[in-house]
This record gives sequence, C-alpha cells and structure tokens, in this order.
Amino acid sequence: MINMTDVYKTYANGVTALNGIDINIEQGEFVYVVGPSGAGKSTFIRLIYREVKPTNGTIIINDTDLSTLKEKKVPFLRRDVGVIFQDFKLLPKLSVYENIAFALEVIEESPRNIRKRVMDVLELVGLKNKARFIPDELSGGEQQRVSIARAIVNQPKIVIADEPTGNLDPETSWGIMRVFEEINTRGTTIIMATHSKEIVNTVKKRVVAIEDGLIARDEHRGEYGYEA
Ligand SMILES: Nc1ncnc2c1ncn2[C@@H]1O[C@H](COP(=O)(O)OP(=O)(O)OP(=O)(O)O)[C@@H](O)[C@H]1O
Repeated sequence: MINMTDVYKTYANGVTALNGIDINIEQGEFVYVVGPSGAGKSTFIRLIYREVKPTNGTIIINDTDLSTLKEKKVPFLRRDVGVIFQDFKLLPKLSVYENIAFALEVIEESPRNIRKRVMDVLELVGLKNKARFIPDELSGGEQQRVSIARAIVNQPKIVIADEPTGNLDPETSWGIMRVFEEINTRGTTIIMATHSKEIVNTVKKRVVAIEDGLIARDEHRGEYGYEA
C-alpha cells in the first residue's frame, strides 16, 4: 500500500528534512504523524502524493514505484490520494457544489455521475443543505468539511491530511475527526499530521513520531508523547 525504504529528503537550500525513513502502511490503517515543529512531518506527507521527490530511497504507493513514475502519470497517482490542508484551499468564487464537482470534471466524469457523487459526499460530511453556498459563507469547520468532500469524491484509496484541525476550535475539530473516522471505516487509509495532543490521546490510532527526520516511535494505539 504505502512503503518507504531508506527515504532521504534534502531541499535545494541544503536543509535535510528526512534522514532515512522506513515505514509500511497497510490499506485501511489510520495513522497520526506527530513530532516537533520542523521534524519533517509535512515533508513525509508531501512525498506520498509526489509534491516533493525524495533525494534517495524507494517509495511505493499502491504498487507504483514513485522513483520511476513519469511526470505525465502523476495525475493518475493523485486520483488515488486525496489531500486535505490546514487552510482548506477552496476556490473562493465557486460554490460548495462546484468546488467538489471540479475534482471530477477534470477527469471527465458524466454530468449525472458527477451530481450523484457530489451529493453523496456532501451527505457524508453533513453539508447537503449548503451545496449552493460559497466558501466565505461557511464557518471554518464547514469549509474543512468541503475540502474533505473534495478530497474523497474520487474515492481515493488514501487520504492524507496535514494538520486538518490546525485552524479549528476544539469542538469543531471533534466533528472533523468523526468524518475522518467514518471515511476510514469505509476502508480508506488515513494519514494525518497533527499537533493535537487531545485528539491523538482520545481517538486512539497508530502513532508515528518523526524527530529530526527519523521515525522515533511507531506504536499501535499510541500516545501523542509531547507536551501540547
Ligand atoms: N520547500 C522547502 N525548502 C527548503 N526547506 C524546507 C522546505 N520545506 C520544508 N523545509 C525544511 O525542512 C524541515 C522539515 O520541514 P517540515 O515542514 O517537513 O516539518 P514539520 O514537521 O511538518 O513542521 P511543522 O510541525 O512546523 O509543520 C524544516 O527544517 C524546514 O525548514
């Protein structure tokens, strides 16, 4: 599913963000990525959908070896990997419906299929009644639900989320966690970088701690392990 062997990443400015990562993640797992600021969490996440390339090492995602993946095949990889960011990244002039449909239109789905799939994911994230709203008319939690809906509308096998609750208050964050758990229950692998001690210690999952570009801990139903 996701396999990294001896992965290093040094950025163009000479900063080494990852220092030899070995990990295996199976289909259907829910993994928190934790660790101090600057430890390499975002870099680890960005490798999975090929936003960054490793300096060294092997990355295999769903049987595809990213080191030999041609640029023109990257969109195919990304169909299998839904991405969610801390700052939502919605298109401000498009409605909720259009923001989600957009992800399907670019892969030339039929209008009827698009409508069904968009309404299905809006139902899953609890926003069916806000399909015509634009992002500015929504709360932060609602905007994050839209970005989750957009990430899963292609039915990706993997969802990666980089601090998805970082801009949300605690109560709203629990609602977002319930959505992630529901998606995970349906078989999607979730990989989530987070600084939330409360979430990690309450909603118990596999915890991978990255420190100085290395995996310092990897525990089934682990703890956050740092002061909040
Ligand atoms: N595009 C880039 N160019 C150069 N250096 C970078 C780039 N992105 C990240 N880095 C550096 O790589 C290291 C790891 O950064 P990364 O964003 O992966 O850490 P992080 O664990 O996600 O941090 P945080 O918790 O603060 O988000 C840091 O020293 C950072 O400055």
